[in-house]
Amino acid sequence: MKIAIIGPGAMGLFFAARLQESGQEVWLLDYRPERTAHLKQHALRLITLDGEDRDYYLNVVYEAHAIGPCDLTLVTVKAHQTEAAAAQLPLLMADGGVALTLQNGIGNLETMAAVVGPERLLAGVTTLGVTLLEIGRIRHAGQGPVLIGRPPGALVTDETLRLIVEVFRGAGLDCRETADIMAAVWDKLLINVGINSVTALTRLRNGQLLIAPEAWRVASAAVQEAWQTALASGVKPSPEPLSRMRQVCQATANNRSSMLQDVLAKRQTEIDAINGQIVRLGITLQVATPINALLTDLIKALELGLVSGATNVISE
Ligand SMILES: NC(=O)C1=CN([C@@H]2O[C@H](COP(=O)(O)OP(=O)(O)OC[C@H]3O[C@@H](n4cnc5c(N)ncnc54)[C@H](OP(=O)(O)O)[C@@H]3O)[C@@H](O)[C@H]2O)C=CC1
Ligand SMILES: CC(C)(CO)C(=O)C(=O)O
Repeated sequence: MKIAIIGPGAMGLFFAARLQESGQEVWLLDYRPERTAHLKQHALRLITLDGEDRDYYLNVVYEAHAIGPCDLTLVTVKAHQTEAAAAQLPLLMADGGVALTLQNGIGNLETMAAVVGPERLLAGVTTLGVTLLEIGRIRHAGQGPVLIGRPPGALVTDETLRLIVEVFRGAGLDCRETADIMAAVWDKLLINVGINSVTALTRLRNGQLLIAPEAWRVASAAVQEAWQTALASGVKPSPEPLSRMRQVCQATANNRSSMLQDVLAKRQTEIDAINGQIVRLGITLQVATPINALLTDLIKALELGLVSGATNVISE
């Protein structure tokens, strides 16, 4: 299968390495010429779960027309980068080709559908963890399944969906087809709604949320609001989101959430696709979401200082 992957970050590099190793034709699309040159010249180093180093030479380009039409295009950029990534889809998707988002949060599918329509889109969700250590160096940090399914409006055939699942399995990944991908997307979203912004604001590691009652109270309240929003929108996530959040905090106790990592690295966060989407949906569906609104505002204010450099109004 010819596969394009938009976004040579933690996820994109990981899937590129594993899929190429399993015999697929993989092309990574970057948008930064210097990084593309580096990735072309140097092997990607993947540190496996067992601590082994593996090197991969990948096909990396920064212009979509150099790749041409593909059977499958993976979108592995951060949520605020989806619009620019989606603009490349018409060049990358063959007739009958499919695009699959493996991103966190919600809203990415809609952004992609605005460019290519919903018919040839698939959604995926994964709890595997990959850390970008530096350009071209990643660590596989946690095992987890990849669930793939047809979101509303998708007309991807059973045969194509099964073929894609098989391609991921062939790469040694625990990949499964799911009949209700939106429930799976929301299951992950509910966890991110509780953990990400609260850890980013408090700088606590995931496990520390369990021993900080004030932080846990805020995270739980955000999840309760999101749960009500999911139900009002007709989605049916798995029950007991708070006990699932507790389990994730235990299982990833020593992790810094991706949003905390973004804040520490002074990068824009995915707040708009996580708590921000709960607020937007809450307005439409008339569900009160004051805690999510507050968390979104606080993270946006934090980002303003970090990303634009609007700090240091008061100098020492
Ligand atoms: N890492 C993980 O363990 C997991 C991540 N996810 C989700 O997967 C998504 C990707 O995460 P992750 O890989 O960690 O993120 P990264 O920031 O590591 O990777 C995204 C990459 O895409 C690049 N990019 C941005 N815009 C474009 C574009 N227009 N064309 C080509 N490349 C582009 C970015 O460049 P630049 O460096 O310039 O920003 C960056 O290299 C997120 O939604 C995340 O929440 C889900 C589960 C696990
Ligand atoms: C599951 C969790 C919270 C793990 O850190 C995550 O998905 C993230 O950090 O974005």
